[in-house]
Amino acid sequence: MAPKVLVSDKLSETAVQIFRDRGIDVDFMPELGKDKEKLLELIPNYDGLAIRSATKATEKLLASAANLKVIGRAGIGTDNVDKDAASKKGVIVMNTPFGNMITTAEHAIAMMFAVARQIPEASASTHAGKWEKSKFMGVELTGKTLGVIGAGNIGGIVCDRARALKMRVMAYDPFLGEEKAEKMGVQKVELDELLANADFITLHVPFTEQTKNILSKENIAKLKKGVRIVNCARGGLVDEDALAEALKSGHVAGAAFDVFAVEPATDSPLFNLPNVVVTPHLGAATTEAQENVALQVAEQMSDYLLTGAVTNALNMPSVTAEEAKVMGPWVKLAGHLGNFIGQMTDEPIKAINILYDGTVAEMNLEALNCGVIAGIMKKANPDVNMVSAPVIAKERGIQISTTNQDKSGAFDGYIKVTVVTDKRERSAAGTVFSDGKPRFIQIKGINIDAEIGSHMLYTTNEDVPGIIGTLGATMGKHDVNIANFTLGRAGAGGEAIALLYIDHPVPQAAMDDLTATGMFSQVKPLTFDVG
Ligand SMILES: NC(=O)C1=CN([C@@H]2O[C@H](COP(=O)(O)OP(=O)(O)OC[C@H]3O[C@@H](n4cnc5c(N)ncnc54)[C@H](O)[C@@H]3O)[C@@H](O)[C@H]2O)C=CC1
Ligand SMILES: O=C(O)C(=O)COP(=O)(O)O
Repeated sequence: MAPKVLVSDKLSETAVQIFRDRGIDVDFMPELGKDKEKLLELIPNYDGLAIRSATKATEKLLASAANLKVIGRAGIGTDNVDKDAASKKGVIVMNTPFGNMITTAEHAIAMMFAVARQIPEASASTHAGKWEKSKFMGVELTGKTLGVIGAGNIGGIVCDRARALKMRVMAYDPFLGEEKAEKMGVQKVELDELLANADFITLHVPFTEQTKNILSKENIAKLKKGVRIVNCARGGLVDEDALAEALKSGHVAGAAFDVFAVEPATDSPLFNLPNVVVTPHLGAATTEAQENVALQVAEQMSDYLLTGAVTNALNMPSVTAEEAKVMGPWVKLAGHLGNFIGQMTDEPIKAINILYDGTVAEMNLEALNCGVIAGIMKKANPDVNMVSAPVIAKERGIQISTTNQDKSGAFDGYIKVTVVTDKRERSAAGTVFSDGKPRFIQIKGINIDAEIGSHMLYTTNEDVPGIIGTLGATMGKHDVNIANFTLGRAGAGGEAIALLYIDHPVPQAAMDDLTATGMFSQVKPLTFDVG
C-alpha cells in the first residue's frame, strides 16, 4: 500500500505534485494547522506529516500518531515540533535548512531599513494624504555597528549583506570559530560587548532553552541608547514587555519584529508603538523560498518513506539513497545481532560496544549503531526503532562505544556486538554474504555459520556425543521441521553451541523434553524479524 502523507500547513502545491509523482497518497488540508482537534482525529491515518510553523506537533499529537514515521518541516525552525516525543515515538523529524535562508536574511535587512527610515509609518501617512516630510527623520546604516546574535546560515548571509552596506559587523555566537569570523569579516564578541556597542541588533538564533529570552529585561537595560532591534528569528527570544518599556522611554529607538511570543499574534505589547515595524511571520514568505522548501521537504519525505534514505533529519543520522541500498543488509544484520543479544539478556545493560571490521567499517556507522541499539531494545519494547532506540538507551544511561578496524580475518567485513551487564559480557558477530543475506559467524567467541530465520532455537551444552541426535529426534517428535542446523565449539570437549533455524516456533513440550535430558545448560527459543 502506498504511504500516506498529510500536508497540514500552507505549502506550495509543488509539494503535493511531488508526493503524487513519487506514488505517495497525499491529502492537502492546510486548514488543519489551526484545527488541533481535527488534526488529532486524522493523524493516525498517516505515515508522514508535512508542516510549516502553524501546525504544532505536540506530545499529545504524536501519542495518537499511530502510523507516523516522518514529520517534514518545510522551513528551518522546528520549535513547533516536540522532538523528544517524536524521537521516543520513533518518528523522524526533518527540515529544509537552506531553502528559505536567503529570503529570511533579506527580510531582516528590509526590516532594518524599514525601521531606520520609518518606511511603514511614512507610507501610511502619505497614503492618508498627509505630507509629513519633517516627521520621518531617519538614520543611515553606513558606518553603523550591527550586532548579529547567531551567525549561522541566515545570520551569516545578513553579515555579508550588512558588510556590503558598509556597516561594521560584530557577531555573538559561541559556535562561531575565530577563523570563520575573520573570513566573514566580522568581529566575534561576547554578548555583553555586542549589547553595549551595537547601533542595530538582529537575532538569528533558533528558539531553545539557552536562547529563550536572550534579550531579557536585564540585557535590554545594557543596550546602547538609541539602538534598533530586528527580530526575524523567533518570538520568545526578546522580552516584549521590557522592550515596549524601553521603546516608550526612548532607550531603544526602534524595533522591527516578524515573530512573536504568541502566534498568530493578534495582540502584543509592541503593537501600536511608534517606530515599531511588524510583519506577520513573513521571513520565509517569497515565491522562491516557498518553492524551495516545498520541493525539498516533499523529496526528502518521499525518499525516506520509499527508500529509507534520511536527509536533514534532526533526530537521526543522514543516510543517502545509495547508502540505504548498500547498507540495507548490514542494517538488518546490525538489528539481528542486537536482537540476538537482547533476547539472551535479562539483566540491565550497562554498556554496548560495537566493532566494525573491514568493508563495513567504511559505512555510515552512526546509522548502523542505531540498528544495533534498536535490535537490543526490541525485546523490552517491541515498538522501538532506529530513531527511538538511541534516545531510550541514553535515558537508561547505557554507554555506547564503537571500534572500527581494517579487515582482520577471513571475512571482507563483519560486525561484532558486545553487551556488558553487571553479571557478564555477551557477544555475537555476523557478516553479510555476497547473496545479501546476513549470517551469524560467532557467538560467545565460538565460530559458527548460521543463516538467520524467523524462528530459531539456541542451545548450549558440553561438547559430548549425542547432542545432534537428541536435538534432531526431539524436533522430529514434535513435528518441527529444521531448515538449517549449525554447531560450534570452543574446543574438543569444551563448551558447545547449536543454532537451529526452524520453520515454526518451538513448542513448549519440545523445550521441556530437551531440558529434561539434562544434556543442555541452556535452551532458548529466539525470533527474528527477517521480513
Ligand atoms: N521569520 C522566519 O520566517 C524564519 C525564521 N527562521 C528562524 O531563524 C533561525 C536561524 O536559522 P538558521 O540561521 O538557518 O539556523 P542555523 O542553525 O544555521 O544558525 C543558528 C546559529 O545560532 C547559533 N546559536 C545557537 N545557540 C546560540 C546561543 N545560545 N547564542 C548565540 N548563538 C547561538 C548557532 O551556533 C548557529 O550558528 C531558525 O532557527 C528559525 O527559528 C528561519 C527561517 C525563517
Ligand atoms: O523556516 C522557518 O523557521 C520559519 O520560521 C518559516 O516559517 P513559515 O514556514 O513561514 O511558517
